[in-house]
Amino acid sequence: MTATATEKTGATEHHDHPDAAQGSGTPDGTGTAERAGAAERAGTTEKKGAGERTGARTTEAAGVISGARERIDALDDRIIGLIQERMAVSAVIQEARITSGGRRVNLSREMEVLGRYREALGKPGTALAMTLLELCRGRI
Ligand SMILES: C=C(O[C@@H]1C=C(C(=O)O)C=C[C@H]1O)C(=O)O
Repeated sequence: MTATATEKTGATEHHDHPDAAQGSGTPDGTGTAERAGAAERAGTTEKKGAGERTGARTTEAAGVISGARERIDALDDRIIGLIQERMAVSAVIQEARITSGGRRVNLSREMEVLGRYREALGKPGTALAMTLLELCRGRI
């Protein structure tokens, strides 16, 4: 007999509830979160299946998703590192300006930064740049 998508990923089929397709329903009616919570309280562990972890319905899709998620985690680590580096460089500029008698914030420069992000990423780019500026110089 060939394995079904359910057998391959641990997902349960033929349920209308979205969670049901990800292995949260059992014949005794105990949900995954409920069982995981009970396992947590009991100090025992309960491992999620690939289908539940990824939302995939086949092992092939689960493999693609897991691999791509590893790449995303690595990218996020680099992005966070770059943001921290940006904060440090921005602090050097702000300190130099404040020490020289100037102000921490330079709005015309911030407009330039916002414009660069908007140009590259569209409207959400502006929101992203606002968050970066807030991280780098605090709220104004
Ligand atoms: C870093 C500077 O100082 C502040 C911080 C900015 C930033 O983090 O990009 C931009 C403008 C200033 O409000 C700067 O003037 O270049």
